[in-house]
Amino acid sequence: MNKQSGYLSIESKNIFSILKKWLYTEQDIVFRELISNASDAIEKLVTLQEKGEAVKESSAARIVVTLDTEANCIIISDNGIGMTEAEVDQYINQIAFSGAADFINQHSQEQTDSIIGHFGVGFYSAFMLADHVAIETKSYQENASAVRWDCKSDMSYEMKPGTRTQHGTDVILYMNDPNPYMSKPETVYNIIKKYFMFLQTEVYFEAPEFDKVFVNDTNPIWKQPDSAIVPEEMNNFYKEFYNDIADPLFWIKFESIDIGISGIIFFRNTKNGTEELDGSFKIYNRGVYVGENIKELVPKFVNLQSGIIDCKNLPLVVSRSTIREDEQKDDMASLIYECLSQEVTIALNSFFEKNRKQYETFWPHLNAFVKYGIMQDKIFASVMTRKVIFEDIYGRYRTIQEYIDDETNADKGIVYYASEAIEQSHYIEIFKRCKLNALLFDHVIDQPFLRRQEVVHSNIQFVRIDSNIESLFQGSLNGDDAAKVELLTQKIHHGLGERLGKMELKITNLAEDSITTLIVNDEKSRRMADMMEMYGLIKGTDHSIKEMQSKRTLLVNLNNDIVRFILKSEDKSQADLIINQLFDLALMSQGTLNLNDVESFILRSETMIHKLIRSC
Ligand SMILES: Nc1ncnc2c1ncn2[C@@H]1O[C@H](COP(=O)(O)OP(=O)(O)OP(=O)(O)O)[C@@H](O)[C@H]1O
Repeated sequence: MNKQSGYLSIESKNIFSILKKWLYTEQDIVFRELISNASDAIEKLVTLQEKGEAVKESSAARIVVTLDTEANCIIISDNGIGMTEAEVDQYINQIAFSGAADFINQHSQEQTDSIIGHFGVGFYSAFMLADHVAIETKSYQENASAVRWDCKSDMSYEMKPGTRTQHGTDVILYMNDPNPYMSKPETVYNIIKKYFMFLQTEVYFEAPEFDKVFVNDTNPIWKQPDSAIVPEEMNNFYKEFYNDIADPLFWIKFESIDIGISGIIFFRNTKNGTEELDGSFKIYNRGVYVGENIKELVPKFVNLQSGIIDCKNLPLVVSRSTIREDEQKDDMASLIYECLSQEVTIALNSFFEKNRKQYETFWPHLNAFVKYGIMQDKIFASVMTRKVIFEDIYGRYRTIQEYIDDETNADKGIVYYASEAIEQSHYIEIFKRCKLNALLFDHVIDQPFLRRQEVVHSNIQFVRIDSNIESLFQGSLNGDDAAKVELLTQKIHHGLGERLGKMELKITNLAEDSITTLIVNDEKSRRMADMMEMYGLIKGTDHSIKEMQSKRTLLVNLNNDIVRFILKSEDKSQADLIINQLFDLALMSQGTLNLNDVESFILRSETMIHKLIRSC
């Protein structure tokens, strides 16, 4: 070949200085672009070999990245398709250059931050690192001659016979200035590993302290058929890849040939408090890393888990500017998005249907995820809303429907729930005594979730275990109770005086005689008061304001021995003492005894103990 030289273009003389400016924002691009080109070159050769248009070889396809500190250069070498002289001229002098120039012209007005990392700048990204770039290449074609191409940052290039004896390409980046990469091989190794960990072609890294290191996993475990997977190996892969100390609960492998996507979703064990933290979804394009947690691709709720997505039809670089919300309906990103929703929906649904026991075992880890998913995602909600389970007060799991169908449930239209197992333990205890059931809605997500459930189950009322419950105990009065009620009302008003406040007094015969008194909230006004507390309008410890906001009833059981004793007692001060004590206990069991009343409660309790001692 004749030596050929020239200048690339005058119009785009800024190209190198602009590329160099980006060096400081996104250095990894060079490796991503050049190794991707090397990988493409290998794939092209394999395709030709498969078609019988190129000779098959026994030697493995490979990419080698060498850090030559002595010569102060980085070499990216492949044994792929290579280029003829004409191809170098066409693909590098014309196409690659014009691609980069177009890119610069189009985007030089934009903020560099918003564009860098969003588009591939191709071969010419090499000039982000080097002032002098060379190509040594030899085409796979029979009798092709090796070519060497050199280009300096003044845009002058030269083409002459090259030195390669085997087909393939070396791209050589000569650094002028001391480059931080040259003194830190570890950094380069980590970049290559990050971007090409799952590339199908073998990638090696060679540097002074490294020897030759095999960088990637060409047959990753998550791509293997189910029958070949050893669970322990998968667990180890997960823990290492995501830096988690716990094994995943389970995983879903998925593949859609139509979309050209495959991947895996790991359901996380949340015992380390990771429940509300996003997981990590790494996105690859044919094994080349594209990005992480890209919100246009991964539904928000799915992103609470971790996973890997490999899509062969995805642009190498995905960004907000390439995926616009309004285009989502039919673009690649929305297909991937829906595919992930569907995979998770199908997996959890069949888990519920086919392995309920295991589903229940995992539920503490899935609880927030499933509820959040239902609130976020229509596909998921349409299937999973009826598969949400709640622990009941007996420690069993129930769906809302199962709870309603339950024989022991007195009122079919009401779901009773406890929002704080400890604070409402007295009510839970009473429910148990009465052989009634309630569900535990004690997770932070349960309150917003409950509001959604009320919309879905419009025929069902959700009532907290300490609210509107008197009907559950089937309270009723007989004809001869009227006098007793009147007397007791007088005694209670006398005993409590202003303490009763706005609280309504209701005296009745409850079927369960062990109950003395109970404070029952009005569900609606209680919710309002809770909401005010949530928005900081009421302080959590200030019960008096909360009491004023919520309508409450003091329920007194005429059927109870202590209450009957009060009724009969001639000793007014004794009756007052017992009434106040019972009232305090009722407030306490609801967690609303004011701090100012604690002292009198203690004194009263001590007086009662003294009386007891004296009577012994
Ligand atoms: N290692 C290589 N082996 C063979 N051909 C190569 C190699 N590197 C680049 N080329 C050729 O040069 C062309 C231009 O490369 P460049 O990286 O600029 O763009 P691209 O790879 O086509 O697109 P993009 O980088 O935007 O994905 C390639 O299409 C390819 O034909």
